[in-house]
Amino acid sequence: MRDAHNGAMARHPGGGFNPPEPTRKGGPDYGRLVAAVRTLQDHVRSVDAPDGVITRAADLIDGVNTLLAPYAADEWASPSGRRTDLPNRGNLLTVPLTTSRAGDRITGTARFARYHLGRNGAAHGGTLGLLFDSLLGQTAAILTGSPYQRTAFLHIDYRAIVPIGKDLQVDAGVDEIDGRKVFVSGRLCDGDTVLTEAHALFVRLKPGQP
Ligand SMILES: CCCCCCCCCCCCCCCC(=O)SCCNC(=O)CCNC(=O)[C@H](O)C(C)(C)COP(=O)(O)OP(=O)(O)OC[C@H]1O[C@@H](n2cnc3c(N)ncnc32)[C@H](O)[C@@H]1OP(=O)(O)O
Repeated sequence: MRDAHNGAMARHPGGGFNPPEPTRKGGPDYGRLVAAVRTLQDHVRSVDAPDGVITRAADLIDGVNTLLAPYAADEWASPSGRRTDLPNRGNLLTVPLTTSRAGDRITGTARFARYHLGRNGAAHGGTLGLLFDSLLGQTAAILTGSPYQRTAFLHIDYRAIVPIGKDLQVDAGVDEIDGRKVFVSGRLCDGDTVLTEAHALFVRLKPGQP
C-alpha cells in the first residue's frame, strides 16, 4: 500500500532550502486546525481520564485521520509552513515563536506548552534545539537576505530550566560572515534571567545542493 506521507520526501526541482511560497490554501479555518491540534497535543500529554474517555478520544481522532488521509500531499503542495498570515506560518512542528526585526537583531517571544515538557517542570532539551534552529535559521536568512542556507552545527548551552506555559523573550543576531559561512547566536530569557544560549553555523547552499 502506498504511504501518502512519503509524498513529503519529494525534492524541489531547484534544490536547496527553498523559502516558503505564501498560500491561502486551507481557507479561514487552517489556523484554527493547527491551534486545535496543538491543544490536543497538550491534552494527550496531560490527560488522566477513565479508560472509556480515552477510548472515545482515540475513536474521534481515528475519525479525523480517516477524513484527512486522502488529502496527504508533498511539502510543496501542503499549506503547512506557507500560511504567512498565520502564527509560525501555520507550521505545527515549531515551538510557538513570534519574531520581528529590530535593526540588526531578531527579537520576539517564545512559549513552550505542556506538550514540550521534559521532566519536573522543565521544557525538554530537544525542544530547545527545535526552537533555536528556527530562531537562528530565521536570523541568518532575514539578516543576510539569503534564505538558501542550512544548519551545519547548532550548539546549545542550557543555563537554567525553561518553564512551560510562560511567555519568554528571544534575541538573536549575526556574529560573523565568512564566505558561505554565517555564524549566528541568540538567547532565550525570562526577564533578566538568561535560560538558554545558542550559537550556530549556517552554510549558504551552492546551486543543486538539497
Ligand atoms: C530573504 C528572507 C527570507 C525569509 C524567510 C525565511 C524563512 C526560512 C527560515 C528557515 C529557518 C529554518 C532553518 C533551518 C535549516 C535546517 O534546519 S536545515 C536541516 C539541518 N541541516 C542539515 O540537514 C544540513 C546537512 N548538512 C549539509 O547539507 C552540508 O553539510 C552543508 C551544511 C550544506 C555544508 O556542506 P558543503 O556545502 O559541502 O560545505 P563544505 O564545503 O563542506 O563547507 C563549507 C564551509 O563550512 C564549514 N563547515 C561545514 N560544516 C561544518 C561544521 N559542522 N562545523 C564547522 N564548520 C563546518 C567547512 O569547514 C567550510 O569552511 P571553509 O573551508 O569554507 O572555511
